[in-house]
Amino acid sequence: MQTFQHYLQSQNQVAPELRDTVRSVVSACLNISANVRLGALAGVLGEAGTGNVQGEAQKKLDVIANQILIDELKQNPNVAGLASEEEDDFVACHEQGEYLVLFDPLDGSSNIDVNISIGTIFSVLKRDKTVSGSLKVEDFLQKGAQQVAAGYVLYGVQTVLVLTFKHGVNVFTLNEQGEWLQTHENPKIPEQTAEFAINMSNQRHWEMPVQQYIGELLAGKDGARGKNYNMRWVASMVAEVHRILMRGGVFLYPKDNRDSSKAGKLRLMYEANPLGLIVAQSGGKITNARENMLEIQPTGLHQRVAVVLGSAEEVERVRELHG
Ligand SMILES: O=P(O)(O)OC[C@H]1O[C@](O)(COP(=O)(O)O)[C@@H](O)[C@@H]1O
Ligand SMILES: [Mg+2]
Ligand SMILES: [Mg+2]
Repeated sequence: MQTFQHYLQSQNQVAPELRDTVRSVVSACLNISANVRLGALAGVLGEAGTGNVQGEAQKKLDVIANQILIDELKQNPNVAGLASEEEDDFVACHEQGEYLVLFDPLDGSSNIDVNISIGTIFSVLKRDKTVSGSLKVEDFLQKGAQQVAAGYVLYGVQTVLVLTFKHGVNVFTLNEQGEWLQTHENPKIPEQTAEFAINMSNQRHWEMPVQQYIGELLAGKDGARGKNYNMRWVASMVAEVHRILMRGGVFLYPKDNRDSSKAGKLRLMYEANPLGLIVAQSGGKITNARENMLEIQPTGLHQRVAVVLGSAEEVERVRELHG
């Protein structure tokens, strides 16, 4: 089996500086993984007692993972700047650096203390060198389609690294020696599925098209779709995406009418775009229910979006119902 190190070395079509940037992200994730594994033994569980820019309570591991990534990336001269779900503003790093790294240091925070899969999600953008001057937030506001690399590390039953340089998707599994070995090459999300993921407790808040869609699935064999569907909800988007990558499915976190100022719960730059690139590179689809997610022009670092992703046939049906 090929190691991640060998895989990176063999990617001649990818700029060495980009490969080195991704190497730093993965190295930080190995360190995060060591903390995740030890949990209570390392005293890393529980609340941090602080909140992030989006008003969410931070767990100790949210803060630790964020700091590990920042410390590692700041050492890499190829990194011009970074942005994190847990930081109010972007952090400028090296003036000569060519790459911008955006991340959700720990996705699935509500699962940290109960030993359910969580992950780190990352996105890499190329800095537009034609724009002179110091780093600005606008440098980060690029469409998902402009990402040059994206991926995640899932701290699950196995620890896996899933990565794309936009030439398909590769999956590496962490062994006992701390090495990543390639275990899947170009997994493909099946076009059809009979499995959906949505937080059903929000049903009363959904808009009509989502009510109708989930109604069709719940009607099973007797309804418009003519087949029975099963449901899963891990509450870690990264774990849901990995399940969908491995066996298909559809995931929704729709806009709802709890807070009309929010377009959704999930973050475009740290969650939807990087996971969207993985999904698109493996034959699946991702939308905010109306537009292709990867074609949305971002307007803010912490922008939220509705998310529908996974097996093409289901994502298309949701889009159709939204008119
Ligand atoms: O608690 P809910 O409403 O089911 O939301 C779960 C969703 O929130 C998230 O945990 C948000 O991510 P963070 O944990 O990074 O804030 C997603 O991973 C997940 O899909
Ligand atoms: Mg998250
Ligand atoms: Mg998070």
